Amino acid sequence: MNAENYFISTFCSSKTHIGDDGAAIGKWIYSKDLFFENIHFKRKWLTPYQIGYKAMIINISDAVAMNAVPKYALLGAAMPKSMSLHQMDELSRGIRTAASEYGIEIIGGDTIGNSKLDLSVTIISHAANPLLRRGLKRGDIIAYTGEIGKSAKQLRYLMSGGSVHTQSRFVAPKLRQSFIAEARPYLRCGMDISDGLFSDIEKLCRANRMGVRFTKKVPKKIGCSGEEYEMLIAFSPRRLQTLRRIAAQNRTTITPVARAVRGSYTNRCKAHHF
Ligand SMILES: Nc1ncnc2c1ncn2[C@@H]1O[C@H](COP(=O)(O)OP(=O)(O)OP(=O)(O)O)[C@@H](O)[C@H]1O
Ligand SMILES: Cc1ncc(C[n+]2csc(CCOP(=O)(O)O)c2C)c(N)n1
Ligand SMILES: [Mg+2]
Repeated sequence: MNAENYFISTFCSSKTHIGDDGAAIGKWIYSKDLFFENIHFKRKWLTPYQIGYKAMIINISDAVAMNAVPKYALLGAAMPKSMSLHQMDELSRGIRTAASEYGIEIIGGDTIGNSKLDLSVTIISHAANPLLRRGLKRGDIIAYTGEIGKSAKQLRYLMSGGSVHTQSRFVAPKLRQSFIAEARPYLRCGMDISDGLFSDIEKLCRANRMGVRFTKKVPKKIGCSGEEYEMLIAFSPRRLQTLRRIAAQNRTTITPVARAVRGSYTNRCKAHHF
């Protein structure tokens, strides 16, 4: 077990709510993600507006991944004392733009001065029919939505001193809210792809105590690309055509990569955090 999973496991008990993209308590889902300077972004890569916007989108992603409608957000902001009021305005505008795109009200938070710009967001969302990580059955198809691999490519450009377009995946991820809402009845389980396709397939496998047999060769550059915020989904093979149609109606695609089998799966990508 890696250090991240070890730490998380210390909070798990027999009746744990931990293990999904968010915790489902009744019809409400609670989720949190951190967006920290020098871990998730460099300040020279993104404008304050883009930092605020992306911090919200990566958080909303966990709600969308559970087929939940985000309603409220609590915002933790640690900001360098050197930030001007104009930069704060821009950071706030990015946060507010993403919040209003998804109908979210910011209901509170906390603000401190710090050496870095770090944001922590709690999203409270509502789910009538949540999509969980558990529910996988033997023989199910495991697939991802859209295209993956771009985020890591754009990160490489940025790391080597280049710049990326304002609409690029790394700057402004696109979520699959309408697809998931329509596809939910045909899905067995799902989650968003934040760590990378292979790493998140491993999380899905662990949640279900199962393994996978790959049916498509996925290059490491694509399979290990993090911060894609596409969806990883699993479904019965007889649902493939229906799901392809729903995907097309929602301007995306589905790429099957594996089948669920007995056993376990461990990915070989470099870990992001520990
Ligand atoms: N510090 C922590 N304390 C308690 N629970 C945690 C902590 N860190 C993570 N978790 C929980 O562990 C589970 C697995 O987390 P995981 O990182 O896979 O979720 P995620 O938020 O979707 O991932 P990502 O950080 O890549 O977006 C989730 O239910 C999450 O809420
Ligand atoms: C400065 C800098 N260095 C590295 C990366 C790459 N990166 C950081 S965290 C992560 C996985 C998802 O994070 P989380 O587990 O928090 O969802 C990835 C791919 C970056 N974005 N910025
Ligand atoms: Mg997630």
